[in-house]
Amino acid sequence: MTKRIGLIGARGHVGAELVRWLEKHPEFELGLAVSRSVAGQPVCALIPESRSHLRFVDQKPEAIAQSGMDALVLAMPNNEATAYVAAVEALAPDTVVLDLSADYRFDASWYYGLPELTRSHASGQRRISNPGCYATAMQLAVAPFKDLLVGATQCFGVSGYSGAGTTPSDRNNPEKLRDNLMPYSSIGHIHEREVSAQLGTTIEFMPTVAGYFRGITMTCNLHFREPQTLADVQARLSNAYSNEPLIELSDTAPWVNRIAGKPGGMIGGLTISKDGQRAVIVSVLDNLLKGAATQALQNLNLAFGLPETTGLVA
Ligand SMILES: NC(=O)C1=CN([C@@H]2O[C@H](COP(=O)(O)OP(=O)(O)OC[C@H]3O[C@@H](n4cnc5c(N)ncnc54)[C@H](OP(=O)(O)O)[C@@H]3O)[C@@H](O)[C@H]2O)C=CC1
Ligand SMILES: CC(=O)N[C@@H](CCC(=O)OP(=O)(O)O)C(=O)O
Repeated sequence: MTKRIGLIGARGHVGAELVRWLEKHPEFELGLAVSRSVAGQPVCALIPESRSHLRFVDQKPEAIAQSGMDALVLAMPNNEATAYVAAVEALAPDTVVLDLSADYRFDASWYYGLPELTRSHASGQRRISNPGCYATAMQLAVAPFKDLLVGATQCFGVSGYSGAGTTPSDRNNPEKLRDNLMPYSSIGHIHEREVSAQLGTTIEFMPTVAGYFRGITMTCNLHFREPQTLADVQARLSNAYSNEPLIELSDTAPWVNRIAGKPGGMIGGLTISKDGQRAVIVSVLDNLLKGAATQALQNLNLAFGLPETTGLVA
């Protein structure tokens, strides 16, 4: 039976992507679209790709919890999720909850859903924390090598400005970003902590936002305990991902404009130093998709026992 999905924060950048991708999903349908600022307006008026007859509604957590949805997706800024989670726990605890913010990424009682790396624990999970966008790009690139690493791994990330959401700021202001780059949070970004915790290795992450809309390029600088050959590190990458339907490997460094609008990521451009103790690898993904909405759908597919890529690949 079709699963009904309720979206809170449905008019935001990620919420709108989820509305679009739910349209193409054969087993899920949008059942509730919550937004305070556009309540009353038809979903299809704001999101033209949508054929939904729903209107956005402004509802309190208790009403949302009792709306009969099979899953609720929280697509709000950080520090807003707890009231919704508490209402679900109290009123409809069997509902699947997927949170896109950072609020539960460090909570061991929630499943951290980066399917390519964590799907062995996905079965039966009802509380799912979706990884950060940069954090997904870093982990996909670094994870295959984590037992080889010594010292810190440096990751330099460049994001399109949709990563900064819709609340106006310098970081999503196309005028201020024109012919410009804005480095920020060069030490202590939350995704630095997220990836260090998930991979059990020290990550030094330096983000920058650029003047285009969507997509992340992550360049990762790895230091190895023992010298490696290019063939060995390439084999690790290929063992990790050659059977992954949403990950494409490339010999050359992947370009972000080739992944924009696509549900998966690309990893490539693997180069190694002459002494074999340093390698650089590049990953790209669409922050709104593999960094958020399509990764959320992978996780929801697994939560409902569907093939993981249902609705994501032709
Ligand atoms: N943008 C990205 O690339 C990525 C974002 N994320 C995470 O996903 C979440 C959503 O991001 P994004 O779509 O960019 O954000 P947006 O700013 O584009 O949208 C946020 C949405 O949440 C609603 N909202 C804001 N505050 C509240 C509140 N207190 N109560 C209820 N609803 C609220 C908004 O307003 P309204 O009620 O008016 O509709 C809006 O619909 C964030 O946690 C973000 O960190 C994760 C990975 C990538
Ligand atoms: C360009 C830009 O500002 N990007 C956002 C990434 C948002 C995101 O994915 O983060 P959470 O889900 O962890 O909040 C940032 O650096 O905060």
